Amino acid sequence: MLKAYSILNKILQINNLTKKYGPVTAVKDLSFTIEKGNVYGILGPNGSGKSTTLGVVLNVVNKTSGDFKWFDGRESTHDALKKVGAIIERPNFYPYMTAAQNLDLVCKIKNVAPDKIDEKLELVGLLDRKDSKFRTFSLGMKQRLAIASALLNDPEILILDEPTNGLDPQGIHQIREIITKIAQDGTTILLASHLLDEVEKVCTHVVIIRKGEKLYSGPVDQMNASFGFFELKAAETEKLHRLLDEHPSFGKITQKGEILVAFLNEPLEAEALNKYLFENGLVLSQLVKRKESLEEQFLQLTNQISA
Ligand SMILES: Nc1ncnc2c1ncn2[C@@H]1O[C@H](COP(=O)(O)OP(=O)(O)OP(=O)(O)O)[C@@H](O)[C@H]1O
Repeated sequence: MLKAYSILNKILQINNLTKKYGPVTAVKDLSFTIEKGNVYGILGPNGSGKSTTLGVVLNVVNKTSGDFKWFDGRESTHDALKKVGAIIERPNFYPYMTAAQNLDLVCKIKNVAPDKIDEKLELVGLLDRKDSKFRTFSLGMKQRLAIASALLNDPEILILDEPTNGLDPQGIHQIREIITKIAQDGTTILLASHLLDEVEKVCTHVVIIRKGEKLYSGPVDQMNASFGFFELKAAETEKLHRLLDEHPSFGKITQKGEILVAFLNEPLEAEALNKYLFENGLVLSQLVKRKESLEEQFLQLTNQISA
């Protein structure tokens, strides 16, 4: 029973996917799974292989090796993709047709009933502009219309490549709110972004890639699972170093001038550390407890495999 449930929950599985463009390896041995109901972010700097990964699973880019399976392989990729809504390019509609006319045309092309047009326009905040011509829309409105269009057939999953690229702060905010609303309605979402802040605000899960390789995948809130570090100074630096080495809560210890930076493996309060050092005959002249911001952790992660 449990197994059947977990199979039904698998929307996409990517296994050891590699894509090479001649000498360039855009995606390298990438594996991750997308489960129903979550919002996934593929996060990585420009050129890290995000668009290529989306292109492969949407059958517009040929993979070099590895494989991917939609809906646990219950149907062909061609059929499975009918249940996927995707926007991977700049939205393009007929400029002299209205929003509603453009969506009506999409319904005809996709062979879906046009009865959801108003509902989807409402969802993206464009119902009152349904009779305006596409050419009069701002970039943000065009992007919102593209989202409405991708949702016309109520897909199981919505895929977006850099959904807020080029938008002003208000446009960015609107798109993020819409994505959150769509997710709350139960649609699974996969988006590619180079913005940590975007992934943090919108996603429940993240796959961080750099140069096509996965560096981290898991819940966004666990990305921030670092226990922090202490910056410490004492007259007897060597003794301080030794006592920290002997304490079970510390991992890496580095020295910055006269200050020792000691990274925690587990939670430890400043008071407890101060007491431990004092009881061992060491008096601190400086004690600061800090935690890397998510941004610092992300930068550390993406710099980790340089060159
Ligand atoms: N059609 C192509 N031909 C040759 N190389 C390509 C092609 N498409 C992508 N690449 C290369 O593959 C690598 C990954 O590119 P990709 O566009 O997938 O990254 P990305 O993370 O989506 O970046 P961006 O956000 O800048 O689009 C880059 O080095 C890029 O130059």
